[in-house]
Parts: sequence; C-alpha cells; structure tokens
Amino acid sequence: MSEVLKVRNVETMYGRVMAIRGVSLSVREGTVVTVMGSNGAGKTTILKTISGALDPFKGEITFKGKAITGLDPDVIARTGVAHSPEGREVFALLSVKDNLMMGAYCRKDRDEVARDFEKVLGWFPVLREFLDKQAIYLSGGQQQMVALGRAFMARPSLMLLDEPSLGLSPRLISEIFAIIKRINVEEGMTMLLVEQNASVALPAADFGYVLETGRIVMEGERDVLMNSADIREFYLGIKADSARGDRRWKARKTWR
Ligand SMILES: Nc1ncnc2c1ncn2[C@@H]1O[C@H](COP(=O)(O)OP(=O)(O)OP(=O)(O)O)[C@@H](O)[C@H]1O
Repeated sequence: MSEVLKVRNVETMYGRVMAIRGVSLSVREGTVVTVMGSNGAGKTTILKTISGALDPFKGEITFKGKAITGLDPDVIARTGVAHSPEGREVFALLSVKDNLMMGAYCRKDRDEVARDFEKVLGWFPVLREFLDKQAIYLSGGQQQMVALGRAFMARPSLMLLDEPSLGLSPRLISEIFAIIKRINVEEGMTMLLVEQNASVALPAADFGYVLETGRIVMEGERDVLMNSADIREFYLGIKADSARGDRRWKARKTWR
C-alpha cells in the first residue's frame, strides 16, 4: 500500500505560540490513521495545516507524491483532501440537501453524485426527513452526520475527520464510528482521524499516533498500541493489575 499523505517535521504557530512541533506522520492508502491527544494537544492544528487553513512555519506535506505545503485550501481540496471540521461547522442556514451537495460542487458526473447522495442517506437514514430543513435545526449528532456526509460527497482520496465524537452520547458515538468504518471498508476511503476519545478512535484505526503538547510521543499499529500499558492506562482508562494500581500515585508514562 502506498503512502497517500506524508507530513514531515511540520511546525505551526499562532503568533508566537508554537502549537505543533516537529510533527511527522504518514497515512497509507485505504487505511484509517488516528492522532489521539487531549484538549489543546494540537490535533485540530495538524488537520488545518494539512488542509491549508493554516500555513506551517516549517516542514513539508506531500499528498499523492506532490508537495501541498502552504497551498490554498481550495487548491488542496481539489487535489482530493476533504476536511470534516471540529464542532461540525455545517452551513447553518442551508438545507441539509444543499449542505451535502456543497461537498460535490467540483464533481462533474451528476449520476455518480446522485448515487453517492443516496449512499449517504443510506448510512444516515434519519437525514432523509430533514433534507429541506436548515441544518441549524438539527441535533448535534445529525449535524455530525451532515459534516461526514458532506466530506464524503467530495469523493476525496483522503478524509480528514476532526473529533467526530465531540459532544455526542455514547450510543451516537458508536453509531457514527460504525459508519466511519463502513466508509473505510466498503468505499476503500483513506482517513486521518483526530480524536480525544481514544477508546473509540483506536479500535477503528489501523495505525495510531499519540500527540502531547504539540509533539508526537508514541506511534504504532493499532494492536500494539491497544496492548501498551501506557495507552491502556492513560488513554483507554483501563486500570493495570491491582499491584500496579496500588502504585498508581507514582505512575508515569514511559515516554516522559
Ligand atoms: N487561534 C488560536 N490562537 C492562539 N492559540 C491557539 C489558537 N488555536 C489554538 N491555539 C492553541 O494551540 C494549541 C493547540 O490547539 P488545537 O486546537 O490544535 O488543539 P486540539 O488538540 O485540537 O484541542 P481540542 O481537542 O480542545 O480542540 C492549544 O494550546 C491552543 O490553545
């Protein structure tokens, strides 16, 4: 499997604040890669830097072998990167139908677009009854479905997903992640997923990175990370055995 996205030693600043430092990661075709980290770790900054909303101060990003570092967001979108932003960010005053169709505005084959539109409604049947309603009237979970559907409607080569679990109930989170996995498996869609909720992101992923205060501190295949004592304790909330549990007060992550 070839590498679709390569991020090399990227640093991005907000004024004088360095939000991500020396970040390198890669995404192979057809896989789901997750970047896990807590609030403020820099997850959104990574995605915005890849999609061109932010210009990196340093480093290089290549997509399908071509440098896209610092290009305008619309140029990057046209090369095949679709960004589903944090907090849903649907077009509040447009209808659900228009929101979804906005994703497909660059596509020429209207029959294929119509088929994909039906596909999205098949994944998220609840949206069918709101097609003519303004997106602002949808629940948070339904808006998340619209944001995911809109990103898919671009038929990108890479979907960037920013915290799809944010603010949703556990039941909705598992529904949405089941669909994310279906889009990956059934459509062969490559995805870079940033999440605070490692317990849903890691099982859905093939490979993961852990981001802390702007730096990647750990990386590995899903199963390796799932079995790592540090990941289990600090990200998945699974307590170690009782002897270790007794020593919890002095527990330290090994990457520190
Ligand atoms: N517009 C901004 N101006 C200044 N600093 C910012 C800005 N946006 C983010 N930051 C800072 O950059 C760092 C990384 O923020 P970022 O939003 O990428 O983190 P995150 O991991 O996505 O967090 P969250 O899960 O809370 O969204 C944080 O310290 C944050 O305070």
